[in-house]
Parts: sequence; structure tokens; C-alpha cells
Amino acid sequence: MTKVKTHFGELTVQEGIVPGDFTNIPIIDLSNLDSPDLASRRALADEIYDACTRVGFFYIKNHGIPPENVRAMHEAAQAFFALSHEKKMEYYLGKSNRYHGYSPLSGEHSDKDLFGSQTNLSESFDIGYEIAGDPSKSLSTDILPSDPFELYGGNQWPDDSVLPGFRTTYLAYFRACLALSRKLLRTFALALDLDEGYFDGFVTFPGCMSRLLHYPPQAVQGEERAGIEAHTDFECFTILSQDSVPALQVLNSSNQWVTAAPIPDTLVVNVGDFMSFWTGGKFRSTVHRVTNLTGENRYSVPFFFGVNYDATVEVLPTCVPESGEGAREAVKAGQVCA
Ligand SMILES: O=C(O)CCC(=O)C(=O)O
Ligand SMILES: [Fe+2]
Repeated sequence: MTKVKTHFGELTVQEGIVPGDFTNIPIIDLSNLDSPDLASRRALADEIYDACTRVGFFYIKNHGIPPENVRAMHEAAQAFFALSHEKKMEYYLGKSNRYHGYSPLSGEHSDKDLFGSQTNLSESFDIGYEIAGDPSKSLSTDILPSDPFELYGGNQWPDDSVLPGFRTTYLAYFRACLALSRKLLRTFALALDLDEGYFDGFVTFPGCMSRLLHYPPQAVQGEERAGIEAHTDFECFTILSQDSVPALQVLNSSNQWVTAAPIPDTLVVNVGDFMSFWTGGKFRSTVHRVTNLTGENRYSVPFFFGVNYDATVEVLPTCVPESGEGAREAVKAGQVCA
């Protein structure tokens, strides 16, 4: 048995072959995400239900985010990490009251109880939700809601004299991910036998964040330091754009690491702890890690999609068994994420 800590308690990974387990990660075509035909949307929801309950990870193709946006995002990420250490430290996350910004190489510890003092072989740059990053909002009429959890905004942007177009590119990508996430959540609702609009009111000012990640080659030849140690994500779900360097691995219930190899023009979606909680455990928040053993630089851009921080969430009505067993106390989203 392997034990992994998540935001909703300790998770035990079973050994042995488990029926319904996975050895590869499904690829789901999102062409019908907006189809006017309910039967086509339902068929897509069924595929997503299978992936979320059995694997917790799936690739998406025909997701609607233009390839040039994705390419520009990766170029911007490379340009950011190519800045000098001193320059990057001007955006150090410790300078933001929301902990958004730059985290230097080896600056982040994984869970100390599980991994000792080993630090991750990666550097990152984080941003959180801001009005300009939401395609359904207007800077002239919308303002952020009151924020008792102090989680929105606080972004530290390099200006155009440092990195021309960086903020514009990142916000365009963030908006595209946010629009796609809202649509995907409607499909999740269908998959869970809920009204398609069930979640809409939960994601009006969604608790989203995104990060740029750089995993350099191993510092010492032959060393196998993780870029990010085994963990689960804690929001509803993550949309990940990876470059062409394979390093992401996903743990199945038989304790095998399944590589999520990069597939051109796809993104990777994975369920987070929050969605797992919301579905009473029906949707799997699957353990994953990143180890770059390729000798090349690897870049990735996850977008973490969560609900409004002031939303109160309890296990969904269609996910509470009739016995009532498995019902959990309601939680405030911001409390869990803070
Ligand atoms: O870089 C990747 O492929 C995954 C990153 C990840 O798992 C995370 O940031 O939570
Ligand atoms: Fe992750």
C-alpha cells in the first residue's frame, strides 16, 4: 500500500490488479462540446464519465483553443524562464500577498513527511484569477467580489519593456482555458445526471490559477530528482498544456506509473480533490508526478479550475448514496484552497 496525502485526507493506493483499472489514458474528442444535439452531448458526457471515474485523467483534442495561442504561451514561458535569476526574483511569489509570482528552482518542497527535505527540480511562475482573465467579464463594469480568503489577483506581471506581450499572451491563454473549463463543467453536469446548467452559478468568479513550469535536465548526470513529486491537484480539474518532452506520469490503482506522453494538439485534463469531494469520490483525483529524465528542458502550463471562493459545496445530490453513507459536511471553497 502507498499512502499519499491530499487536501481531503490521506489516500491509500491499492496494490494488485484492480478491475476497471487503466493502463493508458483515454483521448476524448471535444468536437461535440457545443453540439446543438443533446444526444451527441450526452455521448460525450458518457465518455467523460468513464474517464473521470476510472482514470481521473484524459487527453482532449478538438478542444477549440487555437494552436497559435498555445504556441505563443509556450514561447512566452520560455522567454520568462530565460530571464536572469535576479530579474525573475523581482517577481518572487513571497512579494505578493496572494503568493502569486516566481518560485525559483528547487524553491518548493513537496510534502516533507513523505519526501524529506528533497526539493522539486523545477521553477515556476503563478498567476491567479483577475477580471482581465475572464472572457465573461468587462474591465469597465466588473470588479472582483469581496475576498475574505485573500486569494484573487495579486499577480506580478513583468511589463512590456521586460517581456514584450507576456501579460497579453498569458491572459489570452487564461481566458481561453477559462471558457473551455466552463463548457467542460457543463458536460460534467450531464455526466453526473444533473441539469447542464447546475454548476454555472458556482463559477461566476471562479477560483482559478495557472502556472508556467520549467523542468531543467537533471543537474547531476544519472540523478533522478523529481520535477514535482507525487501529488494530487486540489481544484475541480486541471487543463495542462505540455510541450513535446515526456515526463508526466500517472499512478494507476495497480501501483504502476503510466506515462502521459505528449500528443500533438491535445491538452491533458485531470480531476482534482475538490471535484472528487463534490462527487462523493465517484470522480478520481489521481496521483501524478513529473520526472524529466530526457536531458532536455521541459516546459508545461497547467490551468487549475476551481469554483467561486465563497461557494459552499457539499456532496452532489446525485452522488449521495440512498443510505446517506458517504455524505460529507459542506465546505467553503476558499477555506479548502487557502
Ligand atoms: O508539468 C506537468 O506535466 C504537470 C504539472 C503538475 O502536475 C502540477 O503543476 O500540478
Ligand atoms: Fe499536478
